[in-house]
Amino acid sequence: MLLHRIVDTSAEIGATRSRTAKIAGIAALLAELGSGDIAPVVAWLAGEPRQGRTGIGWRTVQAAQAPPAAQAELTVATVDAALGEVAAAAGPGSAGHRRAVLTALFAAATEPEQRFLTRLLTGELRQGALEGVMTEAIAAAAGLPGEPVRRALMLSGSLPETARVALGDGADGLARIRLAVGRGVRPMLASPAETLTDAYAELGPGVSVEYKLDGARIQVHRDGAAVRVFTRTLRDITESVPELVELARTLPCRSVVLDGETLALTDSGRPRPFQETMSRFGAERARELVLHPYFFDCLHLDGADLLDEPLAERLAALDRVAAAHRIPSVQHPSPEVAEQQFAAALAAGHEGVMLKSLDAPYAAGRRGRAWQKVKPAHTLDLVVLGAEWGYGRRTGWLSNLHLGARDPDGGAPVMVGKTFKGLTDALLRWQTAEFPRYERARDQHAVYLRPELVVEIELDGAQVSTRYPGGVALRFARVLRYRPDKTYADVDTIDAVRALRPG
Ligand SMILES: Nc1ncnc2c1ncn2[C@@H]1O[C@H](COP(=O)(O)OP(=O)(O)OP(=O)(O)O)[C@@H](O)[C@H]1O
Repeated sequence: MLLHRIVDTSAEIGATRSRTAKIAGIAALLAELGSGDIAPVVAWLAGEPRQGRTGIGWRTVQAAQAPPAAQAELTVATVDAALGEVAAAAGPGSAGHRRAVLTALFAAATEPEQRFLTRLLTGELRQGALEGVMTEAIAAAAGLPGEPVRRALMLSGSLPETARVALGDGADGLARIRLAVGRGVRPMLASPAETLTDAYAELGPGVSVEYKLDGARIQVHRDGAAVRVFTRTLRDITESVPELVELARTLPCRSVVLDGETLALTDSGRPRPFQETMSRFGAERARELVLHPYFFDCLHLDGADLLDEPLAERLAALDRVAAAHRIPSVQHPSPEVAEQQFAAALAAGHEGVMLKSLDAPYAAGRRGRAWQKVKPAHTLDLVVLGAEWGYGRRTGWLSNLHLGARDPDGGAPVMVGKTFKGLTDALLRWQTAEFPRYERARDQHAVYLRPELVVEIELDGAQVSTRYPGGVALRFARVLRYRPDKTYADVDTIDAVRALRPG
């Protein structure tokens, strides 16, 4: 298929706010694709080359710009091959080779195609929020219900692969995609509960009430001596966390997949700040902070997949294999015991508690009500849309943040407020140094960013607003911290912000 057909569809889905129209547009395109084109096209529409991030910066893309071609003759296969070559280039002379491949690619592209390729390569097209739409479009194009497609995506972690199998091998092919030890599974997520009483009333006494630790999510896979550790977004961090790898190797089993939280502790056993835990996930970091794992789920043990088993069974498996590393929890508590657990979690410096239905299966990638989180304050994960230059004591620093919520249907982020509260001098310095890397535009007052940086905001609630486009504004928002473990797809939706309005 010709590239221009993809460019047109991408523009169409970007221009409409209607979820149905987006799904129909993508499904029509998918149905027309030859089998070899499916994976690259699905990847591009979701905003990334099939080969993943190519490591190409804005400057390289600018340097490759060439006068546009008059005729749209580029095919999907040619573009995919060129991007593959760019991604694979390594060693001496690779920079020059990449530039040459890219320049030839741009020279063969028409102007709209050049714009599309630029946005694809610089990450500007990345629309994590499109994933739900894309899943439904794959199902529609394959003539299948949404559920098996969604499940295959959660287990494979790959939209292009899911599309290829759904369109090529149908329902049987999708059913063959199973949990694979060594390949990350999308983590199950929680819904916020207003209070402990509400969550307990909804779920009943058949729950596990667990500390909600303020660390970072980990998924540990072990098959014999081979261990892999993944983050919440399924980034492989095995190399950065040797102590977790070692610990996994000592567990009494042949193969296992564990879900949990990891955290560094102070000498007195209290949690260290989240940023310190996250810093250990970087490429090379000082190893003086030792990470401790706290497991709360077991998805596989010695050949048995447990995803569809109730939590009670999965916890029994967890106890067989890693009882010493379980997160503090109580099961079947009375309301009083649940309250005591909440108070104990806060007293120990943790964020709150999770209430989990002991009957529920592991809903990979889903934010359902079977897991509910209870924290003392409201928090939202929002995307930074820009920052204003500070004044007074903050002159010369990028300060007041513009905050956006996610459009659940893949549209542009919706601005819901601004804040500079909670920003320490260290954060101001970091923002000023870092934000230009995400710059989309700037004027006299502010630098505007691509929607990539996720920040966790504490707030008192939301109020009706005529100033902001979503009709809602944050009340007393303050910055808690940046969330480098999250992407735009994890940002709270505009509906979640609206739900915080009184009444
Ligand atoms: N006992 C626990 N069970 C499950 N998750 C836990 C637990 N303790 C801490 N966590 C962390 O809390 C998160 C659960 O909340 P949620 O599913 O809403 O994810 P989140 O969007 O990352 O939330 P948050 O911003 O509150 O960490 C998990 O991703 C995990 O990192």
